[in-house]
Amino acid sequence: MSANEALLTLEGWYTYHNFRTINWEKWRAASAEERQAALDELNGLIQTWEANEAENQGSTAFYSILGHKADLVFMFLRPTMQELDEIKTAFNKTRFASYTEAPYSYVSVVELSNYVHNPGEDPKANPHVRDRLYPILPKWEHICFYPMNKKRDLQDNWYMLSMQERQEMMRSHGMIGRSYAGRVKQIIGGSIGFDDWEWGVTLFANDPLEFKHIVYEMRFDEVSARFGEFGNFLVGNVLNKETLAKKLEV
Ligand code: VOV
Repeated sequence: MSANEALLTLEGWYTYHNFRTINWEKWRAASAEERQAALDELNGLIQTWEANEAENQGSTAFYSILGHKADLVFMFLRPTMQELDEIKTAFNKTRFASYTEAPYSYVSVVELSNYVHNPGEDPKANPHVRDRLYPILPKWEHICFYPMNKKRDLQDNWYMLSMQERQEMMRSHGMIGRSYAGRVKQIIGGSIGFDDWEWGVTLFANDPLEFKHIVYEMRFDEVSARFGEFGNFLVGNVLNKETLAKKLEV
């Protein structure tokens, strides 16, 4: 094995998942005028996110999260970390934020690992590559998010495998992934140095069973079976301004 077989990675937009729980007791106790003012202010912010996406300067999606880990997730992609920080601060200053808690967040950067590439080509000049580095979030019916690592045990250490071994396993992974084309869209966020895990995986599908099927199928594939370590899974249903307002009716 050569001493430096670190992989070249390509990075695109920075990503921030802002998970929120709603303090329903506090929200219910607020006056109807206060709730309306909070909603109007939140809608104003959503309009700025929509304008940003229309100008291709980022992308935003928000979902209603199932289970007790969170009630909502706002997912942001932006060209710089500064913009993500401004978004966080602007959200936290809203009235609506004061009726919520923040149980979890995740920071990463959209990443393509260059395992499968055409030698001699400038990957960032390739429109397919650009579409994947700077993706517009699809707003499909469902989202699934989970963080993951590749194992670093003495027996099974991903980072001590040769480039060829890793390439072969990633080729097999890519082939399984491609069999879900049009049904599952994945955004892989690289988070080494940014957050607690090595990657944040965000999947979108119109049928939530696709998440169960793809994750299960990948567990049998060597790269996930031997090396995949996973954090909490969160799953949700798409929201827009209208359905968010409906969810917040009391
Ligand atoms: C829609 C499904 C889908 C498709 C098409 C797909 C394809 C591909 C390709 C071709 C490549 C390599 C080149 C690149 O493009 O980066 C990757 C890379 C990666 N993947 Fe993937 N993946 C999918 C889906 C998919 C899922 C469901 C998971 C979670 C794994 C699981 O067990 O739960 C995952 C993870 C990753 C990761 C963490 C990486 C980076 C690994 C590294 O070591 O750098 N991925 N992936």
